Amino acid sequence: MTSPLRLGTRGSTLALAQSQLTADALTAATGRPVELVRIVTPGDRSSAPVAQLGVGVFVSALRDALLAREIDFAVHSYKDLPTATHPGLHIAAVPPREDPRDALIAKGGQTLAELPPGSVIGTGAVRRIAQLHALGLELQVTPIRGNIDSRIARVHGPEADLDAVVLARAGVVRIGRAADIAETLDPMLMLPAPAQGALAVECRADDSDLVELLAALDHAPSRAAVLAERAMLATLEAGCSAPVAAHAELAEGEDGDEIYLRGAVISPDGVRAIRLSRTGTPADAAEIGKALAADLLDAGADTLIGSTE
Ligand SMILES: NCc1[nH]cc(CCC(=O)O)c1CC(=O)O
Repeated sequence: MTSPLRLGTRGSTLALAQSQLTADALTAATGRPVELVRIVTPGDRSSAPVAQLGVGVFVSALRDALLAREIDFAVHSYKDLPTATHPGLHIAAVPPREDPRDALIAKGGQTLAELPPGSVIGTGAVRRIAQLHALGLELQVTPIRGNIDSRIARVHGPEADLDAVVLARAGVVRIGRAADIAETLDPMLMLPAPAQGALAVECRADDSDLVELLAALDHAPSRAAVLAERAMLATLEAGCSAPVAAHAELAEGEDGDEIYLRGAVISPDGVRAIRLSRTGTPADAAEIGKALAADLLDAGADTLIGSTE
């Protein structure tokens, strides 16, 4: 009998769902048992709003537990990871990505086009706020925080006080609330956050047996898409402070696979946006992302002022 691998997880519904999904996939692929180890983070103990603490506190607590050898691996929402690599740790797998698009949850199942002018929509991310303003639908956008269930409860439930909320479709699906989605937003209207919908499976870099084992979960097209989107983000972080959005698609071209990367930098009021795209081969994913960021900066992305939430 091999002892179970210890998968460290936060206690939120989304974190538990993502961790259990990954544990089951690993056991199915390799036969190794996995046990979930609950990590209580300073963010879980604090009553301060998450937007103030930043998702970084959750990531740090899991990474500290990894480096302290209290757990063997962890599963993160990839979009919550800082773009810099962490010394001593390794992303051993990027499992098949969920749909990266954003989703609208609205009263009476209304779509964006059906929401009357003046409707109040809640969302926390400056990227979503900016793109909602850019639609010119006279929607009122209000910042909200909290976990996915509590955001959905702002629309559906006894305490409902908003007409709609915008969330990552992947998170809503993973916690089993897909039926509440009124509309999945076309990336032409709402370009997703870099790496949205993707997971990162992380372990210690020197744990070579586990690095090899976790590779069974890796999905090369998902990894390439995320690599392109985050390479773009990393380059832009150094040169601009406005909200950034990115979406990479992989398609079979005439001469093999092709990656199509779209990127946007939007002023927080939605008035100005720079949107560009690039194509290339998945093997050059990082280079495509860097080149697209350079194109965006050349087009004036650095002149769009924003906050880096
Ligand atoms: N910022 C919080 C966060 N981190 C990951 C997800 C959803 C799942 C994902 O994108 O993988 C969410 C919630 C949201 O943005 O609606």
